[in-house]
Amino acid sequence: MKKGLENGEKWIIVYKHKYSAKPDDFYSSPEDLTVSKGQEVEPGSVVKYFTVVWCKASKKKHKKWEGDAVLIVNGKSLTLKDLEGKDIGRGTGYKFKELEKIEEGHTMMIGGKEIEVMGSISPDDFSSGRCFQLGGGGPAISSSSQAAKKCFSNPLKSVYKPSSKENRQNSFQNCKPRHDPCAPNSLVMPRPDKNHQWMFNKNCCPVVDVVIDPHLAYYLRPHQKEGIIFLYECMMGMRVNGRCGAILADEMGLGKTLQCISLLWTLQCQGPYGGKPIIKKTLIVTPGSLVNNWRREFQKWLGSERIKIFTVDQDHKVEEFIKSPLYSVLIISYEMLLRSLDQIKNIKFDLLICDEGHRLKNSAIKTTTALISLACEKRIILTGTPVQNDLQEFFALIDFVNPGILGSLSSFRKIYEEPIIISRQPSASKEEKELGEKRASELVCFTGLFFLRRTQEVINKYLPPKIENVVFCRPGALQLELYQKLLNSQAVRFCLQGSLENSPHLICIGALKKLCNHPCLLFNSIKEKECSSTWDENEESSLYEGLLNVFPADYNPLMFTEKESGKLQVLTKLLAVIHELRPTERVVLVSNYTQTLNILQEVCKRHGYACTRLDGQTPVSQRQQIVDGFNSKYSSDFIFLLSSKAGGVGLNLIGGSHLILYDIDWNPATDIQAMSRVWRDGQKHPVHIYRLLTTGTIEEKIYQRQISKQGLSGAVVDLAKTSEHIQFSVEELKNLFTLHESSHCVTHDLLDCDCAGERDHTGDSLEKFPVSRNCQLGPHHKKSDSLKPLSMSQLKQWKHFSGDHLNLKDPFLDRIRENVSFFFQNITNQNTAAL
Ligand SMILES: Nc1ncnc2c1ncn2[C@@H]1O[C@H](COP(=O)(O)OP(=O)(O)OP(=O)(O)O)[C@@H](O)[C@H]1O
Ligand SMILES: [Mg+2]
Repeated sequence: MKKGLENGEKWIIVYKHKYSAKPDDFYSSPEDLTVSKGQEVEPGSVVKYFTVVWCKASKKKHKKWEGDAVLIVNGKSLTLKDLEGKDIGRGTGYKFKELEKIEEGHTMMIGGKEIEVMGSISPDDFSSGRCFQLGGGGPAISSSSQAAKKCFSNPLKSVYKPSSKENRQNSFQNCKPRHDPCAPNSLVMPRPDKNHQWMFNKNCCPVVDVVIDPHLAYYLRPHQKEGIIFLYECMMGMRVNGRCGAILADEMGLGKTLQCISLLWTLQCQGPYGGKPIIKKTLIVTPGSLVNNWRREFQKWLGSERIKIFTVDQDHKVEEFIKSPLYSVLIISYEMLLRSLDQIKNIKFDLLICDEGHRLKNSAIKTTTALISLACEKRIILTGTPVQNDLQEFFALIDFVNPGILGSLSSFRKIYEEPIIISRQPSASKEEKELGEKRASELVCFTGLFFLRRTQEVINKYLPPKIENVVFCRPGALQLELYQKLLNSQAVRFCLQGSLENSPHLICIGALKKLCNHPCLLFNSIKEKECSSTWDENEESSLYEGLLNVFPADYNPLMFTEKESGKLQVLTKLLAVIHELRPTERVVLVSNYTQTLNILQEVCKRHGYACTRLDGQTPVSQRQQIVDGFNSKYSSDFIFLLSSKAGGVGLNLIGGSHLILYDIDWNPATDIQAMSRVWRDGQKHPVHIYRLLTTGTIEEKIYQRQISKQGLSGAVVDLAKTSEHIQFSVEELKNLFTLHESSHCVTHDLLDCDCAGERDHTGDSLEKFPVSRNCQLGPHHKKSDSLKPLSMSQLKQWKHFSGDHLNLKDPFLDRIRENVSFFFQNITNQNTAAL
């Protein structure tokens, strides 16, 4: 439909000019290109595609075309699809001869509509979606997306307005680059091309090199330099014309903060046209626990003189930021943002950065709607969590940074999600597979213009070695007796009969996990229950029946001993050997439970280890101080007690080089998050990670689930997933509620390994990293992803040995072997520094 150009459409035409011949050419094509099951290709016939215009059938001489469409000619059948992907007409029984004649200018009737053919489309252009731009010429963005209509944006307009003569003169005075672009190691941003200049440099200011402050460039890693160029191009609308959004999804610890700080500092001081800055004010929204981390990073990289940043907390309100002209950056938590939304809306921000922005994947939540309501067009989402596992969530993030660019959600689902998902099903036909792959590849190609993800590998060479250990600890005698009793309880039997209403299985699982951590935790629960008024009324009491008799008559939970818990025994020995062999190094000790942290804290006290603690109850305002204290070389703390749920994301705990995961979570992402707190840039020592599991118990089962197909499938790498979201079959529960007393390591038994755990063994017959994939976007991101949980076959490749192994070279493992039935060990970066 060749309509007159309206505001929102101009840029589409320009875009086509610019990218006309490249694969990135692809633009949002909201047209439905799904080959649905009901529309299979007629055998032996050639399928042809045409762009057409259509209107309702009428006898009028001068037709008023109502829209663009795509005509699919398959044998004797015709299908007409509108640009939203819906079938709008079908016809069968046409004569071959008539269909053979179809060419430009040809008119015909389909299902009450008259059409005129505008041109033909190659099958390739049809399956990729490119045809719709070329042929349609209409809105490349769904007309239903209001945001899309508004989105013609001038990336420079916010600050740079050299409209008057005076202005222009001022800007010309400043037309030298701020830093020397020819200096060795200088990092110069790409110059805007002719098109960009034509669009955004109407006043013909001299084009000036934008050069990253050498003070920053000196420290930047190569991947960070690339990342900054990427962000710069996105923000300037140089990658997708007129679009200023980006998603930086680098894996954890790659320095997304520094990349943003470098970008922000550059845009705030410089610009390509006459040197005029691109932005004035920036809003950074981040989880509460990271507000001060951002402040620290600004201070670390830019000092306190160059830039004035304002962090919002109880004592520092947004009003203060508004009143003072000093500050150019506002850092606020997501929670505070909601509370101060009205004021924030009134401030003109030129750049919006959303840290840990995967939370915006749900467009229905308040935070997302609040942020969408901000007028700022330059938007960056930072996330270390994979976001391509669920295409709808992926869509929400893309739509947040570049509103409407993928069309409406409904058309996105039709064009991409449906064919991609259909193509992954085992029953998919060859055509469906091809179409799904093509769509996935087009989507990756297009979104790749403003979506960047690098994996940990790019930084590995700067990091010290990492020695990961999975340690299977023998349960104590009291633990075993209690465990058996719990499994024989009425409540567990009830679950195994399939009566899962009221989730009694969750209570049973909870009790077993507590017992694995320490019997005194179970004791406390029983006592608590006994005192409560609901005793005798529910499953929990039937679970605890008779258990108190197993404890010694004078059992005092406050006087708990280490030998009552296999893991605690291992832990204390481990702490002692670290303290002895590495007196200057420190330990991060992680648990998911506050009560367990209390026990661990008590253990520290008993042994005279100084410790600090961060859990859900730690006020947000104190968190950074605690982290900084621990990371400081002057810290006297030997141990950092961390609740992984409370403090997992984003924290840097490089002061510690030993990390012990005391318990295991259903969601591998929680554990992976915790583990990557210490192995990150700035770490000076080899990193030792110990994951403690109680042999033969539910902890092993949870671990197996983490690394099995079941655990790997679906979007498990999602911190929001908890055990309540997991569905168990009765079969699975039977397995969970079984104790394997005689095995050294049930996990090893399951690996089908022939080594019997008697010697060093590294499986070698397996192909390297046969990772099963989560990413819905198919083969284009096949690189190994260190965020992804380990798989069973990868674990088999780890070095492994039983606790009886005579010649343990690792002095740490050697010290704990007495209480350990089995070890798995893997070393990454063995050669980057001496162990
Ligand atoms: N080029 C560099 N040289 C030295 N240290 C660096 C460099 N880049 C980043 N760092 C440090 O690495 C640590 C990790 O960086 P940062 O917190 O930005 O990671 P991230 O990508 O945001 O990870 P996460 O997803 O976990 O939040 C920080 O302490 C940071 O100061
Ligand atoms: Mg971060």
